[in-house]
Amino acid sequence: MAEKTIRIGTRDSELALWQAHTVEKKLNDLGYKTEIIAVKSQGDIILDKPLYELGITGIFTKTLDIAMINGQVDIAVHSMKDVPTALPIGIVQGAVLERANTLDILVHKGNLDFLEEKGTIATGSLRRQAQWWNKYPNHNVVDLRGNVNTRMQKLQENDWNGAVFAAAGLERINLKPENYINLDWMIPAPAQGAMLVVAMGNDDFCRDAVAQLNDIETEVCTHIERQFLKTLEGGCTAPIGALAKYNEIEDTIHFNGVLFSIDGKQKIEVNKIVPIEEWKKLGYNSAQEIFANGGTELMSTIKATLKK
Ligand SMILES: NCc1[nH]cc(CCC(=O)O)c1CC(=O)O
Repeated sequence: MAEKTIRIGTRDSELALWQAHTVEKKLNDLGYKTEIIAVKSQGDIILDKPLYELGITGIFTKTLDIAMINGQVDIAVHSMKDVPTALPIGIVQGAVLERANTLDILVHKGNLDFLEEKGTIATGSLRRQAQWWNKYPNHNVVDLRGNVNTRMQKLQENDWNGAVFAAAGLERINLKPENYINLDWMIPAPAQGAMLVVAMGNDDFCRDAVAQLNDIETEVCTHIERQFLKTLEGGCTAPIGALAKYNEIEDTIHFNGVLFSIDGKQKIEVNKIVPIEEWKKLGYNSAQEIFANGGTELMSTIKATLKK
């Protein structure tokens, strides 16, 4: 059926490789030949145009964007929540895979008494930090970066009560321990738990191939969440959470979106149920509601704080 080998670009973390292999297997099952190309760092990649002209942003996705534009890989697999809402020129959304667990979890050490007292938890995410402080105002939050393996390792080595992870990431690589709790009150990052396959807009062969992996329900829900993010953000990284869920019985979308101040004290939230026909503008309209309820001011405070 397919002569051409589809070169699948991925980062080289365990989670990224797991995700790339999942896409590879689905393509193989459809009869396509594939090859995985894992990229480590940006390297000495020569492009004849400056990055900003191509609209390339996003620390996690930049290297793969360049590899694809340079023709070294045909498609790339990403955790969708790491992908900037505006894709670089020439690159298109090829498929959104069926979503896994959307929740954040707290992996803890020892018992949970610290929740009622004064604990120290670790996260590198502004969104998680703000929501933690909103719920536990007198807790310490310390910075924690790196891929999930590194973060889990650092949690074991340090004297913290726990650290926040996306359940999906730990479940995919079998790293979810027994001592965790679901943070069902925490609103996840837009597109958390979803995988995105991107391709070149002019590559019909690969676009046709990956289109068969698309899950329409996940595509619609993540579109809503990312439209909400894009409308609010305008190029800065604010504590924003969003989750859209489709209700099959009612044929409705339940959308929950939130913007926090950095310190977590201020919270502006949208929570609504709309008929499915209204999905296309739901993210945008919800962001406008946030703006109207103090979000415009809060966003400019956040931008000013993050610039310092
Ligand atoms: N920011 C890193 C990142 N990007 C995607 C995942 C996990 C998979 C997902 O959320 O889809 C993670 C790890 C985490 O947030 O703990």
